[in-house]
Amino acid sequence: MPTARSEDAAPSATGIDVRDVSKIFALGASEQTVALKPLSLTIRKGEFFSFIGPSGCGKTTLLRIIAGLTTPTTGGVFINGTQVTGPDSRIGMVFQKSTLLPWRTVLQNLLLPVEVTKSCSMQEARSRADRLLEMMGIAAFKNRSPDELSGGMQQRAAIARALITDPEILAMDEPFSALDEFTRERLNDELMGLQKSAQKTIIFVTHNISEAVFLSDRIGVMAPRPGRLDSIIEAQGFPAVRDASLRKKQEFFREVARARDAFDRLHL
Ligand SMILES: Nc1ncnc2c1ncn2[C@@H]1O[C@H](COP(=O)(O)OP(=O)(O)OP(=O)(O)O)[C@@H](O)[C@H]1O
Repeated sequence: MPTARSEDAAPSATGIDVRDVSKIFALGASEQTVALKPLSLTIRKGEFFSFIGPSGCGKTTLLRIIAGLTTPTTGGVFINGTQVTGPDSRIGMVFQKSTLLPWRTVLQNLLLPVEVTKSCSMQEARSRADRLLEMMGIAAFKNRSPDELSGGMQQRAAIARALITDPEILAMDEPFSALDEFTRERLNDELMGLQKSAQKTIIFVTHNISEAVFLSDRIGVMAPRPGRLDSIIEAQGFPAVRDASLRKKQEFFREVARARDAFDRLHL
């Protein structure tokens, strides 16, 4: 079940505290949509936490609130005990579409967040960009325009761009949903490796149960009308190091079935 926290408990000194967060969108003078009923949970530092649920259950709204891009109607989000009050440099965002600017090269796209935030010198940003492009396997394309890259390569570039300011958290909104299954699985494998080596906290939104199970330490199961967090599933019996071979193992199928059961119980 979602972690309940009393309102007066101090926010966690490490990790992300989502506390009594709700969102109501006003639609004109008299209508409104309850996008999220009040919810509280704590995402641990270094954790891979996914939200899954059908369309309209508030996944994107919640991710945007955590990243400071949307203001909650009630409650607040605390990172390492400090409240998020707007777009936050501690979080790098990756969206469903790569949102790379077509008139800039791949390298220039990577450098853009540093140009805006001035978080480090351009010299340091360039050497960091080179390392990230190498790590994501697209170094040979750094001077190309984004539209010369395949969809998978564009998402690799978007991930590299999100990492350029070295945020401690990556917030990813269905980053691989437009890709074919093979490319998606390869990028899942790479993301898993990246999370372990760079020790990032990752918050991941997806519609895909297998993808969530493969990647996540915990999965928040969300339900629609009104949007809410119904339950949290913790991965059980997985090896410490997950790699592609996990997808063929009995424990993987068992965990996918357990996640499906959580949805069946919602009677959507
Ligand atoms: N800016 C907005 N103004 C009004 N209503 C909104 C806005 N953003 C989201 N909503 C509504 O809030 C609800 C939750 O939307 P949200 O995009 O968070 O769901 P989701 O689970 O991410 O859906 P999907 O999987 O289709 O992306 C929906 O009913 C949506 O129509």
